[in-house]
Amino acid sequence: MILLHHGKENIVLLQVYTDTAVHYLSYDKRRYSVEDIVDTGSTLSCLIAHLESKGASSVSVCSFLDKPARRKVQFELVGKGKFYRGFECPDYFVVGYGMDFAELYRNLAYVGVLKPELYK
Ligand SMILES: O=P(O)(O)OC[C@H]1O[C@H](OP(=O)(O)OP(=O)(O)O)[C@H](O)[C@@H]1O
Repeated sequence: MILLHHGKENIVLLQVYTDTAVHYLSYDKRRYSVEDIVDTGSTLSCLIAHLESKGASSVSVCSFLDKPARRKVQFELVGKGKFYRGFECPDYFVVGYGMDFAELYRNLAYVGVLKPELYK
């Protein structure tokens, strides 16, 4: 669970759920998905459908990176949900900051670009 300060004095309690290895925050019936990267969009599309089926009145997404060049599935947010993205990522294989290649490089404290010869 995390505490989020809201306004000057009010504190809103948000619960952190882990559901099929995807993390999201919940407040009332609003859901906030927290992602490291949106790539093809299929993970997010499934998660949004799942949260909507569970009765979410809105689903917002916060992603550190967004790689629109690789999008295959166009996802639709629920209700008044919003899409917050940190940075648009070019079509490179990026690692670090929690993002991995075969479970490697996840712990890098920076975002690195993998040499194509490592995965091609
Ligand atoms: O838009 P998509 O093409 O669905 O890709 C995005 C997903 O891929 C990554 O997870 P991954 O499946 O690599 O697992 P991980 O969280 O264990 O790294 C990332 O964390 C997103 O959840």
